[in-house]
Amino acid sequence: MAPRVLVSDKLSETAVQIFRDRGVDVDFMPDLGKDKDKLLEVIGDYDGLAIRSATKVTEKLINAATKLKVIGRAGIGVDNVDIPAASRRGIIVMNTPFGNSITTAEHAIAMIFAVARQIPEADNSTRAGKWEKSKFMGVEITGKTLGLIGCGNIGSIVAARAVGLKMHVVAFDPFLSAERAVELGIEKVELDELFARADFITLHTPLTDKTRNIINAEAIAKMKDGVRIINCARGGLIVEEDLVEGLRSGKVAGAGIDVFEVEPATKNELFHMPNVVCTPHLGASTSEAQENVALQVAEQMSDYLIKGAVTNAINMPSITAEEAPRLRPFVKLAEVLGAFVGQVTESAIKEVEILYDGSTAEMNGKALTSAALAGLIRPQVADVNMVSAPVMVKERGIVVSEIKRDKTGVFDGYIKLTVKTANQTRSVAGTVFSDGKPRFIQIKGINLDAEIGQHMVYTTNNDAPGIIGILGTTFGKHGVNIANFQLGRNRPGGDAIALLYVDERVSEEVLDQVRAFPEILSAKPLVFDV
Ligand SMILES: NC(=O)c1ccc[n+]([C@@H]2O[C@H](COP(=O)([O-])OP(=O)(O)OC[C@H]3O[C@@H](n4cnc5c(N)ncnc54)[C@H](O)[C@@H]3O)[C@@H](O)[C@H]2O)c1
Ligand SMILES: O=C(O)[C@H](O)COP(=O)(O)O
Repeated sequence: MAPRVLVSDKLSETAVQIFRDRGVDVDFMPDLGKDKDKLLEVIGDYDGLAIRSATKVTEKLINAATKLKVIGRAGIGVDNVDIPAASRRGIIVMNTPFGNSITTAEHAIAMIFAVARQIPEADNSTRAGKWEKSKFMGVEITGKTLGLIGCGNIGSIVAARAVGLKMHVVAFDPFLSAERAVELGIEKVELDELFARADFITLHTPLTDKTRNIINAEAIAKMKDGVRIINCARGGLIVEEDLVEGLRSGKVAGAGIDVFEVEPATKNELFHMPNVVCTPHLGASTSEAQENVALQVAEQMSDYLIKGAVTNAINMPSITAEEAPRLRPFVKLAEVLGAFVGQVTESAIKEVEILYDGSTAEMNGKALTSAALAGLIRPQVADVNMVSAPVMVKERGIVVSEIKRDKTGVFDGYIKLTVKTANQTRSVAGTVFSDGKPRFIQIKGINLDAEIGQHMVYTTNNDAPGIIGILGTTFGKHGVNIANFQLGRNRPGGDAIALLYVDERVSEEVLDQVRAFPEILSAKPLVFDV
């Protein structure tokens, strides 16, 4: 059956056509996002949800979305999505990080001009027949210093445009490298220096615990008299009442505000201040940007729902459409290795180490690790997947490490999973043969070559004669058909293991009969999703 996607915000209808062309059923209800109750009623029917900023994807909505696999944000900010809740439920959240960057940067530049020349107020006054030529004395921006707070995708486009307008640009961004600053022709500075030097300040950071209220009374006090402040990033970066106070005192000469603490902003003190230009979160609102983000989000969501490719996910490593088919058998292998250890381990896991040898070291390690972790904790948390597994493992305080190395053995590449609990260390290794099927190649350091089936039985035993007989006769007596039987030992007379691929799950009664033999140390039924 074709996957079903709901579009609950005002996306360009380009998205609808793309979903249909890709074989995805789509319901286009651009106003549904604002009707929380109705959305809650229908969300359970959908595999995908495509949104902008109006739909609030709360934990309650996510809990009702029993089939949901992907949330696609046609735009950048995902602060309207409860990402931890989505991750816990294994739902991928993806955005379109570049589709509206130019448009938003242009809005910030437009705001700089509008504030520098008081264009909206002058427009109003002229239309009112006042001809107040002397009232609207502006400032040039040429030669002025622009302070950028946040110099990522949008900030750097603003920087390039501002340099072209002959402004001097200084930027505060802890993640901006010195080389990138040189490349952009701007100066990297600390925040206080930016406050002290900038004639115009423009914000381009996400809203985080560190950036919330970054422009408050204390920050404004450090700024130049007559500073002009632009915010086309997120409401909450500026303490609005402190800005109002700064404007009232004349410390701040003007502001251009596209985003507000409370949106939709229908009442706000800033609306009553002179030389404040306000727009209703229009940063991304151009036909070009909306076409870009709609097209991109529909392609990304369809690629995921149809082919398993992951692009621009916030909570999952990317997997390109090209690598998805090659990676798939190794994802399965990683999951099966995790599932083996998860099923035989009974005490709390403390550490997980994943070794990627040879060709597997060149693959998408993040995706493989997520798959191994999903397999590992599935025996405890049934509906975990590659999205939720890393979150759950972290929540449980399990330390995960990855090692990558060149080919060392006879296999082109293999994956080895080692898990430590308080009492013991367990390891299992596997590879994928040219038939695309995963194989166990080592368990507890004992080499073997075992095909993996849905139902298996794993025994540990003393290396003694008669084990094949014990298992074969007991299972035969109860009509359990053995498809494949693998034995291994560390040395003659030492530790030995047996791995049997059987046609159906072996009951505990039958396994108890096996366990009753003194040579058998343990016998476990295993289930694999292969
Ligand atoms: N008004 C709109 O309609 C509109 C449109 C698009 C994007 N946005 C918003 O614009 C903002 C920037 O988007 P982007 O695409 O450039 O994001 P980005 O992730 O490319 O860049 C953000 C930059 O902020 C920096 N940063 C993070 N914490 C910081 C801190 N404490 N101090 C200084 N810098 C910090 C990061 O290092 C990064 O370089 C986001 O909040 C986004 O939601 C708004
Ligand atoms: O983060 C974004 O992409 C912008 O804030 C745009 O939001 P919108 O899609 O609701 O206009």
